[in-house]
Amino acid sequence: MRAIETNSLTKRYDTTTAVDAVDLSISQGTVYGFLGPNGAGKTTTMRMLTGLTVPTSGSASVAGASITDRDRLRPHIGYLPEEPPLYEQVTAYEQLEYVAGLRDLPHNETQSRIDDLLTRLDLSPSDASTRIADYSKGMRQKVAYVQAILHDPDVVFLDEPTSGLDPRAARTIRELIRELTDSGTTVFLSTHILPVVEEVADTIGILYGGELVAEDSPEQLTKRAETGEARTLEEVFLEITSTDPAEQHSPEAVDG
Ligand SMILES: Nc1ncnc2c1ncn2[C@@H]1O[C@H](COP(=O)(O)OP(=O)(O)OP(=O)(O)O)[C@@H](O)[C@H]1O
Repeated sequence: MRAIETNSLTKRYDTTTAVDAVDLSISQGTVYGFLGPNGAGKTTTMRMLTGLTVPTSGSASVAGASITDRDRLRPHIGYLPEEPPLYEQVTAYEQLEYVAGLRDLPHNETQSRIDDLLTRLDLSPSDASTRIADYSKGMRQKVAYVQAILHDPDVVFLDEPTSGLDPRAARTIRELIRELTDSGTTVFLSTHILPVVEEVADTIGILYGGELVAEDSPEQLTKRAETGEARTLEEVFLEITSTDPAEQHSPEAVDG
């Protein structure tokens, strides 16, 4: 079974085709780095794969569950959206305990998992007992990250997970991503921070105008086809997503 499989996944809004016939086949226990310029369709893809938006056409399964079967899908997935939904009037502990309760997680185990994750992310017990309304952006991001992985999902979708984090916390997130895949979890990671993708991704997919225009390992993607010489991921990204036809790279890496 593939962790994520999509067949011609498409989403249209009136005249905009946000996601255009995307085919993905992602192995379990790997990190898939999902790149693309603003408006490329990354969030729309993630919203479809997490059951939050219904595709216009095409199909997809995540951890063996069809994305249209939300009840089956939900226990298998975690999602850290770009703007995470948190209750302002509760503390981090209360927020996370509430989410654990919704997911029927065993109390004692969950408590120690919450403590462990918050400690690793440098969120002190005193911070975790403070109302989320008084948190900085980075503190919110830490709570939202813990919320996304608390139930040990099979597939985690992370949209800009290091956004607003200080360097130490950002490094911890990268370590946690590796630990997730070591335990068999699949991570679908969307970010504009290319060094993060380059460091953690097993495969990189580049979306442009709703289409998957390149897909390969970081090593292959950055290797110049003709000479084997290495380029930076940034150079490859800019070339593939250039609006100037003279600069544009042909999308030969897809299904290649
Ligand atoms: N609810 C909506 N109604 C109409 N158009 C939408 C809607 N959601 C997204 N779009 C359009 O779909 C396209 C893809 O948007 P999406 O948010 O998926 O891009 P993105 O790759 O996540 O961008 P960013 O990197 O800026 O977050 C854009 O043209 C956007 O305007």
